[in-house]
Amino acid sequence: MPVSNSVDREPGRETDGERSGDESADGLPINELFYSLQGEGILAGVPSMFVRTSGCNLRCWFCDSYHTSWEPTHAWMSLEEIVAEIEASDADHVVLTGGEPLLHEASVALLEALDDRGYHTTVETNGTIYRDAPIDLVSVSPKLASSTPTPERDPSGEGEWAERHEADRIDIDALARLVAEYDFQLKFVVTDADDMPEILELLADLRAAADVPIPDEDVLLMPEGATRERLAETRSRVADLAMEYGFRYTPRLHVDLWNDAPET
Ligand SMILES: C[S@@+](CC[C@H](N)C(=O)[O-])C[C@H]1O[C@@H](n2cnc3c(N)ncnc32)[C@H](O)[C@@H]1O
Ligand SMILES: Nc1nc2[nH]cc(C(=O)O)c2c(=O)[nH]1
Ligand code: SF4
Ligand SMILES: [Mg+2]
Repeated sequence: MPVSNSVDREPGRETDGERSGDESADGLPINELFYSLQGEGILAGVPSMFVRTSGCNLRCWFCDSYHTSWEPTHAWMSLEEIVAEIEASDADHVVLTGGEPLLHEASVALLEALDDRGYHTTVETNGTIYRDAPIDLVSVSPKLASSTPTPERDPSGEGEWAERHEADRIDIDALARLVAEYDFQLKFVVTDADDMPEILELLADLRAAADVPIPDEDVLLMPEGATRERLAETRSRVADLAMEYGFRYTPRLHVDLWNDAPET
């Protein structure tokens, strides 16, 4: 079973998605901190500590971390406290996620502290923000048009976020820098075949903008679904699309194992 600490879930200072410069340099708003198996991507199955920061600059309608984006809740933890929790675990791998972890300037100092201690670091990011940090694998999940919280899909309002989400979800320069500077995987959330033309177009734009090759094997299709029930609807058609287009398929191992339980 995953273990967790006792981060309290009282709402704290809210992060509304503005890139932060004024936050405490040595602390982060932490939504959850837990030990689990990496559920997604090329390191799926690797025991890892997950550090989930709160606050996001996007609002995907399907976000499986609602309490970091739509309704952010967190406790502020110092970097020392975060590192101590990680060192108390057996993990060699740390996954920094969110919300959008690269919103926070202090994520860089945390990654430096982890690198100094020999941890392998993965950063899960929506790819709209570049930061210079010791990242062993940047796991970039660019957001497609199908993620936009239209009035019909908005989980908490009437589409108030749709315009901002649509304007901010793709930043080719940030994506190009991320893939040029770090070992990367591009992990697209796919619902159905309608997502594929946009993926191909984005890859063409990114290949033109980036200084490095982007092999198809570093492009992963991940089925949209925060629950076992929803994945049962999406996973086989996404697997078929991966075979048809020659991209890699990634499961959502943690959803298979623990459904939508927190801290997994
Ligand atoms: C909660 S996000 C946090 C990191 C960053 N904000 C991002 O979106 O990449 C972590 C991962 O979960 C994926 N994700 C979120 N909700 C999902 C859903 N309902 N189905 C499949 N993947 C989902 C994201 O695309 C991303 O790869
Ligand atoms: N087990 C597990 N693996 C994951 N890989 C990426 C995750 C994320 O939320 O970023 C995640 C997560 O939430 N749980
Ligand atoms: S970018 Fe990531 S954290 Fe933000 S709303 Fe989308 S899935 Fe959730
Ligand atoms: Mg997750």
